[in-house]
Amino acid sequence: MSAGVVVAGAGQAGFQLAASLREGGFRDPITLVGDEAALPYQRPPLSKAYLAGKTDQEGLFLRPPGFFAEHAVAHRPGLRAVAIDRDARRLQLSDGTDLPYDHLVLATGARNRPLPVPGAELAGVRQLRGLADADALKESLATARAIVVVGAGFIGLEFAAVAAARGLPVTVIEAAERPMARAVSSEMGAFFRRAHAAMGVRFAFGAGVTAIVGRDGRAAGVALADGRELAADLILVGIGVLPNRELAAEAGLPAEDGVRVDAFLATPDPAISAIGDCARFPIPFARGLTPDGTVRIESVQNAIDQGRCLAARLTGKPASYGALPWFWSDQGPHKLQIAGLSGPGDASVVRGTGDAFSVFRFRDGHLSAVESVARAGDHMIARRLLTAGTPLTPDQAADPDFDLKGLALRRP
Ligand SMILES: Cc1cc2nc3c(=O)[nH]c(=O)nc-3n(C[C@H](O)[C@H](O)[C@H](O)COP(=O)(O)OP(=O)(O)OC[C@H]3O[C@@H](n4cnc5c(N)ncnc54)[C@H](O)[C@@H]3O)c2cc1C
Repeated sequence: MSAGVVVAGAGQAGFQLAASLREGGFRDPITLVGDEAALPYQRPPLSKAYLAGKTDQEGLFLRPPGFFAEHAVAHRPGLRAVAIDRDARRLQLSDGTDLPYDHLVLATGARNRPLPVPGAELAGVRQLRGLADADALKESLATARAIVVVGAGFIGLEFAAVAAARGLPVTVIEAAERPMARAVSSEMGAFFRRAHAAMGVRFAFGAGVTAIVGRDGRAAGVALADGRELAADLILVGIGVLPNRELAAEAGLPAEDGVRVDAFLATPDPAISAIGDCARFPIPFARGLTPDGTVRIESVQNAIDQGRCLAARLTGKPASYGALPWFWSDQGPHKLQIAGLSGPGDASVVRGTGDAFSVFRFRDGHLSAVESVARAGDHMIARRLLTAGTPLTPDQAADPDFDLKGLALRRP
């Protein structure tokens, strides 16, 4: 009997691959090995509706429990893949057993970057990646009196909005001079800075954390490089993630800052592929953004589209991966939507005003990305324009009378 497909990591990407394989008529065994206890679930609500108590655990699951037996997908929760024997095509597991595979998919995601300062291990210091983290954070929120968030990225800001909505004092500390500095334009960063201030969130920009101050074995505050000390009994650290690349690296596969795959999501070993947050891959939208045109993308869209793309290859319909990256973040009453991939050097053109506007980003004169708040129409138009590669000039984007929708709907 065929050993089928074994997937290390039962998250968004691994699950999507399994579901799409069955949809595509794949008949061999599929085994999803995941080191978490729960059924495969979606992470975005962990820093939004789930944290705010607006949805329960069941609302997070990607499919109900019956799905797995019905579709002959063997989900093995609570098990870690620990090593790959590439010659024997076997995946070694944390319970001492191993699984044979015809094709192995690495979908191991990413983990939080630790805060490298004294006191980071104290009770009251938390991070957010999985369901267990979210449950612990919820519990801490219930009794917290003063909160410090380290890092003004998406997760830190989403959490800050939820905490501020409960009337808790929240200060966000950020090493850069503005929020989401790596991900969005200075115009969009400025809007969210004002929006959070209106929610009651305070900021310390250009600030470095030197230690978590403890009292009676618990976090009591945060010491900053400029000598200030901020009192806090709950500290959320959100300073980015590291790809879970060790399985691949230890098996001799290239995996510096992500498991290296080609345009078909294949590693140099034809029996091993990688998808989702853990994978570093080439994509046309990254041209001019990184020296070698490869990126690692942490988003639901990327995890789903890569799962689908790989499933198509494994069912005999190979195609290179080229889906347009898009993303969203909910911060208090504001939804940020991003289509495309921008870099810090990209030029900005603003369309719209006040609380409803889009920032069109241009790299080397070409549209690279569009960031929108309360302009869902712009976001959908941007997806069409970027996917089709339709030329748009900065002057056209800046002209409020220019018919963007007409341009997006025009046939090539
Ligand atoms: C709090 C939060 C909010 C987010 N909000 C948004 C959002 O608003 N919009 C958006 O687009 N994206 C958002 N994301 C990002 C999105 O959830 C991820 O990009 C997506 O989950 C990536 O899917 P993945 O399958 O690659 O990784 P994951 O979903 O992380 O799954 C990987 C799984 O593999 C497991 N694993 C790791 N190593 C092993 C091993 N050796 N053996 C077995 N199992 C292993 C991990 O524990 C995990 O369960 C958010 C993420 C978080 C954490």
